[in-house]
Amino acid sequence: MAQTKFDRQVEETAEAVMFGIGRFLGGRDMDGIKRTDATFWHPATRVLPKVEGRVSRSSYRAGWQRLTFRMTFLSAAGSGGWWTWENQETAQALIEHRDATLHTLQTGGIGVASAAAAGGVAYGWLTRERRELMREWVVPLHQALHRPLGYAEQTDPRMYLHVPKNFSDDDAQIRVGLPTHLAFSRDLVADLITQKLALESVTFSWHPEGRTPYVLVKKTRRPPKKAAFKDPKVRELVAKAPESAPVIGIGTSGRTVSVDLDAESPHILVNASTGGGKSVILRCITCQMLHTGSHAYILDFKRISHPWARGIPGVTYCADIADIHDALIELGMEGRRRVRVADELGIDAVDAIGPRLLILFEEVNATMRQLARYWERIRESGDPKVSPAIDAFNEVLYMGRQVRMHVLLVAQSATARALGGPEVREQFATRILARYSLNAWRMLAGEVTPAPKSTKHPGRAQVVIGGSANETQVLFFTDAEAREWATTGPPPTAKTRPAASPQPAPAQLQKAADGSATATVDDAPPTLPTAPETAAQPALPTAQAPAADPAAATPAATSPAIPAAVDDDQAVGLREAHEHHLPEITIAALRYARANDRTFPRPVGKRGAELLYRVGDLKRWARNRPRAAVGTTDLD
Ligand SMILES: Nc1ncnc2c1ncn2[C@@H]1O[C@H](COP(=O)(O)OP(=O)(O)OP(=O)(O)O)[C@@H](O)[C@H]1O
Repeated sequence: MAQTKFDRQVEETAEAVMFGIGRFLGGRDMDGIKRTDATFWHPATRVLPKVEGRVSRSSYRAGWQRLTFRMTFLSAAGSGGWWTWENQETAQALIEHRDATLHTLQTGGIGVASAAAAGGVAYGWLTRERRELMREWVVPLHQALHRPLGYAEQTDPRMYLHVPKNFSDDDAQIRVGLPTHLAFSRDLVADLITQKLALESVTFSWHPEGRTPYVLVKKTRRPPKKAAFKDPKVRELVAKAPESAPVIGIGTSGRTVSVDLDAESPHILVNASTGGGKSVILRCITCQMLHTGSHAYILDFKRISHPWARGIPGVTYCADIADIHDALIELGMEGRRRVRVADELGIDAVDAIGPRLLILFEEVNATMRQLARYWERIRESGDPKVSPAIDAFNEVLYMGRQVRMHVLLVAQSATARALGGPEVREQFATRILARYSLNAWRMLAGEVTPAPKSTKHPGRAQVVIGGSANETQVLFFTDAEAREWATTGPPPTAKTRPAASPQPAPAQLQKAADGSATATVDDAPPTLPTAPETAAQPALPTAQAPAADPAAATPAATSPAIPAAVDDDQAVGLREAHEHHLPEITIAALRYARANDRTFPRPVGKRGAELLYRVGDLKRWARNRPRAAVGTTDLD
């Protein structure tokens, strides 16, 4: 008997229902398309060939997992229906009092929406690192790997690429799931993984056996976990380092990482987010340079970054913005003098050029802003618009290695704008980056791609020199060790202006017979500050450098100190200093500082038993003290 149309429809529907129930219970996709290699007991590892379109994450789950989810959902829906049936009266009352119900739902809705929004923001914040990991590393790796491994492009990368968040850490392991057919080139896959994850010195251990083959990637030759100066081997390494090449740290396979300031890069830029080890890096480089006889200018607007260096012979510590301004102008002049000497006597006339000068410029972003504002405040009509201190700084950067002046610049974010233009940034051929963001890497070391992933390992940095990045464990000096090392080298030598210098200094601070400071002219050689903190340091190459406050020695340094220059040269006892010049500091505090603060000025004379101090020296000491500065010219 022939089937009627109705019979056929019934049959087809029954068949569809049967298949539907089968797929439901089997945990399959309900449309019947098999998209992944998931089975009832095992989750999927890959998308099947020829599958088109997006594959949802649920398609990767094992059948039993999907069945559990479906049953739970059905029971929840069933319970809701059951409750409504059981509580018909309540439901009816809710419908009858529609307005009140709606009002309650609205109020509740706002609460729920706010909670959801707050939850969403918190979730977004907590998962931002994971999202960045996916976007910057895992997805690009998948795009490179899926074809060589024979996986469909739609395969969810998380299903076979197990890349931990801190995959560049020393003990991190990366696991890549492999296809069971093993028909791929190991060399190619290894190469792609190394390149796409910017890995250095890793080993691959292949596990082809069984139904879930995989490869494990681990770091092998990594820098040491620590490189403490107290370790005798490290100390020996530092002691052997050439004068022009302080050791920065230890790289992979125990390689010494250093930068030759004469041969490679006269200036160094250090970029790290807070807590990234900037102070430790600077301490390491500065104390080594002091050890070998360099002089250092520490321009520390934060005031407290390098307590270990205060009062060390050869160190000029400027914490007050007026002093930073003056110091930069002096350094500009010193640079010009050195260029002239190098020009006349040749760059080998090291003695005539003068000792190596390290200019440690802390927190460049904030300091540059403050220098500009300070100049805005003190500039008079007819003065240039741009701060002469910033000009002088840029000038020093461009002077090159022959003048033996080296800038060590520190920034949390060394944007071109903060430094005064991209070309200024180019002067730093060596860049040390620690705890950096991808943006910072692209900005500062864009020539090295892909960017190695930043690690949170304390003291671990990337030292980028000449277009290649070297993972380095930075040497760790404690404050006491840095101080000890800085002060135990050859003593900073006093150099004198070379006799052959054809021109006497066209301008220099002259002392009139009455002792007052007079004319300074452009291009003057420096009378480097014999400020409180440099009292023990010999003046740099210059003639009759009197113990003058730098503020008084520089033409553009129209700082507030200048009108008081005559006053500043007076010699006074501590009581008089307190009464007339530093009323904010008690006499007891002055006495305490004299006894305990190694940066307290040296006396310049005696009246009976009373020691006398130069007023300018006392004021400068007060401005640059680590604690809240008295008479500070800070602008905030
Ligand atoms: N090379 C290193 N070896 C061992 N530990 C280190 C090293 N560098 C930094 N650290 C650790 O990290 C801490 C923070 O370092 P540091 O004070 O230099 O960071 P910073 O970038 O100057 O911080 P901030 O921006 O807050 O001034 C140190 O106290 C130290 O414990």
